[in-house]
Amino acid sequence: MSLNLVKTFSKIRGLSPAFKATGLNMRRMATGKLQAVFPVQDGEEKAHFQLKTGEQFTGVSFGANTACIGEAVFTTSLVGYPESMTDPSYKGQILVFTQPLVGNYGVPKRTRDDFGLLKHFESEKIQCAGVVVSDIAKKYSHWNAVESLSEWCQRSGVPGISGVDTRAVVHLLRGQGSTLGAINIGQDVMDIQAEVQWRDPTSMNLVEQVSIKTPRVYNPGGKINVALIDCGAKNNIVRLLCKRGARVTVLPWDYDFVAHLDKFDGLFISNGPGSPVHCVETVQHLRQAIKLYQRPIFGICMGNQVLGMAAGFEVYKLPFGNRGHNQPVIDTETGRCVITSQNHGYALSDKNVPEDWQVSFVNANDGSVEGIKHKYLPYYSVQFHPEAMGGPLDTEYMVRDFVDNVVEYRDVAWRKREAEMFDRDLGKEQSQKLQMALQ
Ligand SMILES: NC(=O)CC[C@H](N)C(=O)O
Repeated sequence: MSLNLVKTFSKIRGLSPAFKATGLNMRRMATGKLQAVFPVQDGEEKAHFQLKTGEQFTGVSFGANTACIGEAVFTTSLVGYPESMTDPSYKGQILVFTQPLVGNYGVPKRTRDDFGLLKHFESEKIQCAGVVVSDIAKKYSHWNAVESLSEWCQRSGVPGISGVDTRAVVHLLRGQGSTLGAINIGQDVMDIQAEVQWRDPTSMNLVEQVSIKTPRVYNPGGKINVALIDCGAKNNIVRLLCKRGARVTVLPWDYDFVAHLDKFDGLFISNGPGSPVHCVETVQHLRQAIKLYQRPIFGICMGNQVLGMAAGFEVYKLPFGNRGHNQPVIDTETGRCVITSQNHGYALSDKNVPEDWQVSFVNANDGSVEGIKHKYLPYYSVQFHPEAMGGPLDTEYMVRDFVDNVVEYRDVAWRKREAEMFDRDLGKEQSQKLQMALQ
């Protein structure tokens, strides 16, 4: 732990001025750990947010009357709670919003686009285990809103707590690293070590839980065939590929696409929840595809991690991850900085970069690897989200470039296949003469 982090952490333990300034009622528990209590009004239900490391925040319940356990993570994004909460990458996590007021534009209608995808949500339902905010908007205002954040959480069976000093939570998570958290409703102060049955969701294969069960085709009339390996794909990935003219076949995370590589002009590997080490089958299939395919492969976030592992990169867990809409990333070739949307807790290591591969993007804040690419073949991936909804559009060009790349390689592959057919039917010499004449 750096000296600064140690200092920050000890300030928290001693009730930092920032913490005191919140006006929250502070209590030190028998364990010596901090407890922050938000005054609960008549008609409101008390809720507790606890970290496995012992800190406890008491606030007001605004979601479902149910408990949850998950990895406590924070996002610094200012907008986009409907998109973030339905992003399958948040499965098994308790999402702490650092934006102080959340819910003020309500929750949108479940309208679908021309491809049958929900327009304003990244999947069919709320994926995060629970939500922690400082202040929940009691009233909302937006032309397209149909319910409040609170109603949405209640209806979806997802607990939420407001009145938490999220600045203090961030200090704790940054200081001591990511940790498990729990939300409990109604009960009085608990001895969490004794009462909460800590179960770490990252020890499970969460990708398996969110991935599609059988293949599904979007935009069947599309001009190129793209296979999307679904580790927990966000709707906007499918949408952007379809909009660019691709016929998208969404495949389960463990689908043996190697046996069907010829059917697809390009492969896309999606984002997804939890640790990439559980995606053994995806990595195995990609390892074979890298050897055989020679057509474009593009991965995003979890897709970057599994493609990297297949190529031989090492993967590790970041101290507290990068989640937000303003992460600066440097393109190592051009030196250009782009602002990106991110949501990840793991990263590829820049130690032992495999031969034939290079690091293509680096995070300007923490120096972590943000992208890799093959030196000669059209295989590449990024740790951030070029398809971000509710985030910056700086890197959306990458989806367009991927589709252009797929078209280019498909045409080359066709020419090669035609030449092979000529060779077979006419004999090599005749075929060469004919091809010269055709040029
Ligand atoms: N958004 C993602 O795909 C996240 C990937 C992985 N679950 C991580 O946290 O690093």
